Amino acid sequence: DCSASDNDFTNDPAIQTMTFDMGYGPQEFRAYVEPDVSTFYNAPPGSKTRSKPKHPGWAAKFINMSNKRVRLFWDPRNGGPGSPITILQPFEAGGTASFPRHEFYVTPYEDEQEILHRWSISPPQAVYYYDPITVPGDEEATQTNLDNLSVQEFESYRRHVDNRDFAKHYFNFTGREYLSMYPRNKPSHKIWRADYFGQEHWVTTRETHFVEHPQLEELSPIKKTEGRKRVLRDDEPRLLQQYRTQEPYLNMTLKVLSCAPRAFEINNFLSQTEVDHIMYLTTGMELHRSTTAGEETGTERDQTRNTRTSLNTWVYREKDQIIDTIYRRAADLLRIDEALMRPRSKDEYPKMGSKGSIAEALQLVHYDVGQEYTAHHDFGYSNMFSSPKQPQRFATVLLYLNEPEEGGETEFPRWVNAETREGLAVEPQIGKAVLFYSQLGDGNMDDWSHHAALPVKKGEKWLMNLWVWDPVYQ
Ligand SMILES: O=C(O)CCC(=O)C(=O)O
Ligand SMILES: [Fe+2]
Repeated sequence: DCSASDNDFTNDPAIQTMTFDMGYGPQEFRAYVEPDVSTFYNAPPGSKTRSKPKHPGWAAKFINMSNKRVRLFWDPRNGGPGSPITILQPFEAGGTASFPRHEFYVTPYEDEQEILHRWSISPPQAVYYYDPITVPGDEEATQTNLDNLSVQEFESYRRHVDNRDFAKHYFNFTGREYLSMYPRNKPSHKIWRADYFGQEHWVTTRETHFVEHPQLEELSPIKKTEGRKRVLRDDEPRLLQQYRTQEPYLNMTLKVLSCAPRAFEINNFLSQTEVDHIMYLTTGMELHRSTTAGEETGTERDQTRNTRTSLNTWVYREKDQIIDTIYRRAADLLRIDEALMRPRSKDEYPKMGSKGSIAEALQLVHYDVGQEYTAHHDFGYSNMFSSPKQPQRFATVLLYLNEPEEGGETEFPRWVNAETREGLAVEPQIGKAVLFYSQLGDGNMDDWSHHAALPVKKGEKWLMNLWVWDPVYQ
């Protein structure tokens, strides 16, 4: 069980003990505190200054502390109508990535014209509360509101008051807003350390790294019901291992690109054969294209491709042995048991409360010239009461399938550094993977994991997302 026990949480210098009191006596919380930026350069403490990112974006989370459903709108402030963001259920939350001075408001579910509350986004605040129960300075009115709640509603409200209280302590201690709902467990899956730029973690994987394409007859879909039968013991051959390199292992190097957010690059994670296979599966493209980056702008290629492409196509792990192998390799990379990334038998991880994979299917994304994906978070905001474990996206593995001629970088506009106000732009390289975490080691969501796909300026871009959830996928 590597994923539950392999978190070197206790030695992580970014994790510190916060003591606080919410009226129940002193309590401890192991909080993520962003280290001094100097340490990201292995430089003496205090010798470097953190640059203020040029990108002004910020998370915006809205918590409905009422027993009524409300509608959340963004106000474009151009005289036009508000644009609906989401519906906030009683005592639940939602949000989006936003910018300073942007305005949001909530209305009753039944009446979109009546504005109940309005906010202007003002970083570093990221969490905004709609609380019609507590009337500041009026205990009597507050008491009347509380009296009108059912026992269950009162309990939900009380938990939100605690959450808001905790968030204050957390902000004072860490300088960050708490974007989960207190209490939330810390991630149960491993987070690689990212102590300084260029730090490397070396991981070997025994899973096949395909350098030659199997015959199509050798590939077949895998049954989702096989569960434990899919375990490959150490003394068993890997899948279709006759198509691997001479080497019995593949060495994968995770290199730290960014310490906050934690982002890593892994060159040659996918082989050219595997990239070709994915393109064949998802776009109907010919196998064994003899193309390299740069010489592939001919019309022939355009014909072989476009027919079956769409903006996003999902490829399941069970599609065939090559895709299954890519998941097994990704599991090794993340130091998460591959069993967690597929449907499990009853006796595998019985305590997890879920038999489902924590990984999503691979999502293929295609960008044409001018297309982009503006800065966003991969995590969302969990419902506190309908899903108490607060499952959320945890790690993203980006797999680059080609190289646009110009543009198309993945950008982390808010990475912490001491050199530039510009974002960190990662260039797509065929077969390269980028891993980053949307969660911090203390169970908070990482606002700094904000990222964008910059516009493709010339050529096109093909990429796959592999999303892994914590603690379960919901
Ligand atoms: O295309 C990229 O580089 C990033 C894609 C992304 O962030 C997403 O699809 O969520
Ligand atoms: Fe994303």
